[in-house]
Amino acid sequence: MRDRTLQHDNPSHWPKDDMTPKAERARSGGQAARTAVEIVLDHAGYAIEGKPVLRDLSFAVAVDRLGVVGRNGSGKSTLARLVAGLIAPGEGSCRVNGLDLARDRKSAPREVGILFQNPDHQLIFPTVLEEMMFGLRQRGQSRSDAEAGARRVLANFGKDHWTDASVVSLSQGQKHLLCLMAVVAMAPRLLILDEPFAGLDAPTRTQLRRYLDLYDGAVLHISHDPADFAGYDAMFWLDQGQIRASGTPETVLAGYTKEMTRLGAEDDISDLAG
Ligand SMILES: Nc1ncnc2c1ncn2[C@@H]1O[C@H](COP(=O)(O)OP(=O)(O)OP(=O)(O)O)[C@@H](O)[C@H]1O
Repeated sequence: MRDRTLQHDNPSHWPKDDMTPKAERARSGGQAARTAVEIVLDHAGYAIEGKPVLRDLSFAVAVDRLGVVGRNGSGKSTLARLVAGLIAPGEGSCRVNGLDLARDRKSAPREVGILFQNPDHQLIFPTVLEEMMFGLRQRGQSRSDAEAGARRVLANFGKDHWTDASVVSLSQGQKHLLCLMAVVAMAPRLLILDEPFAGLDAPTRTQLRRYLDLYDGAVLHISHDPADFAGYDAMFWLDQGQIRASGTPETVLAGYTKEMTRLGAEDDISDLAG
């Protein structure tokens, strides 16, 4: 495709100085524009136990809201981990803002934060404040700076009254919001969401989406729910470790939904991996 903000055929042709997001939209509650992040994969591949999970992926994007859909097992989480630098490609390369984060682990926390599906895998401290301070302390902030930073984010989210709350007393939706706030406190340029809202009820999802919308860094969002991509700049549909379609949410989701409906009439859930 020829959209200057999203190309998946030849990253080397993508103009390096084109960092302008397609839509510099006003944010809810403010007029500041979000900042786009550049993600470039060049013939990237990744295999697990000899089985290719991502295959020859090439794309270059510079958008502030990027969605990814795909069936179970299509490689979405692996792609998220690759972009976050948690794994290195077996072949090719993956760069975020020009950095190879799998090698440059020092820069990684500034560039990328990642939210997983299960908050219980992410939350390790007894109180909200301690949880919020942890990442900032890890980044070398003094105790008082980390506490001030954590309190600032809690206040921005209107959650000052959560400061001393015990984490185990929070509902599942509240735990998701705490994880989101803890990552936002780190202010990564790119926030990667790996289906973090799956399993939550509709009102909770809508509320979390609203908080997410306030984030002025870039977001790469993996989800099975088309509603999560409202207002997004661009999307990928991942299929068996390759990009099957890319473009605006409207075009990608139309093809994806049609194909998912067709597959729903079949019975490939019976098939075991070879
Ligand atoms: N630790 C592992 N060991 C073996 N195979 C794995 C492992 N992790 C992932 N895979 C395989 O890699 C493929 C892609 O997995 P991945 O989790 O990236 O897909 P996904 O699109 O995120 O799936 P889902 O929507 O179910 O979360 C799947 O076939 C999966 O079985």
